Amino acid sequence: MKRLIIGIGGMTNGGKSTLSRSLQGIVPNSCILSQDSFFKDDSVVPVDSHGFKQYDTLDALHMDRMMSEVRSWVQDPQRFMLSHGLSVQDSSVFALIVEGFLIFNYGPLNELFDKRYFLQIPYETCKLRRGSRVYMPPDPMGYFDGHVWPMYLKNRKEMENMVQDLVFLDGTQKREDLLAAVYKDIQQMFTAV
Ligand SMILES: Nc1ncnc2c1ncn2[C@@H]1O[C@H](COP(=O)(O)OP(=O)(O)OP(=O)(O)O)[C@@H](O)[C@H]1O
Ligand SMILES: NC(=O)c1ccc[n+]([C@@H]2O[C@H](CO)[C@@H](O)[C@H]2O)c1
Repeated sequence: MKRLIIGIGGMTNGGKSTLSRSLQGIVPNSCILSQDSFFKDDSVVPVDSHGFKQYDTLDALHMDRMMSEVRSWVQDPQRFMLSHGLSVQDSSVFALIVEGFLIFNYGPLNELFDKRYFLQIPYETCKLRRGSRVYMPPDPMGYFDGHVWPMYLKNRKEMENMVQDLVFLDGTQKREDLLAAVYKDIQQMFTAV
């Protein structure tokens, strides 16, 4: 049995969840693991000198728990899918789509990817899209420029020092064009097995 682990990383609001969900819809025996499901409880996330909660860092995430889930999939993809309520088709290839804003910054996870995509969008687009979303807890006033964007720049620099083979995607492209490009790429990996 062949197992493929696809990383859909990228900036906040780059379109990771959207692309991952579309991919899962057309890639047989695939399932999604979202880094956002592993945020620590608000009560343990520290605050900086401006009063901003430090969410945009690996320290705010239960990466140990996320790794356990990945390992559980690697051990038995079929059992993993069935236990998550997903149906399994007759195929020798299984795919895990891991999506999140800091998936390539965490070494033990980064080393497991067969393919790494990074969705990027300009500052203005990012700020606009983020402003139309409601997080839990909601972003306080000034959070984007005071925490989210500076942390993105820091995390990105760190990622680029660690990871070489990223495929950058323009997150302002049409959803269907992004899906088609990634699907084509992935299909080649499936047929190469
Ligand atoms: N290709 C696209 N073109 C225009 N808008 C898009 C595109 N993809 C996603 N969006 C929109 O951008 C917003 C963010 O998308 P999505 O939730 O997929 O991003 P994300 O990277 O998972 O965000 P985050 O992880 O920060 O929550 C949503 O409102 C979504 O509808
Ligand atoms: N999901 C959460 O618990 C949560 C809480 C507060 C902020 N966020 C934001 O999610 C983004 C990553 O998708 C980061 O930019 C966080 O600020 C998430």
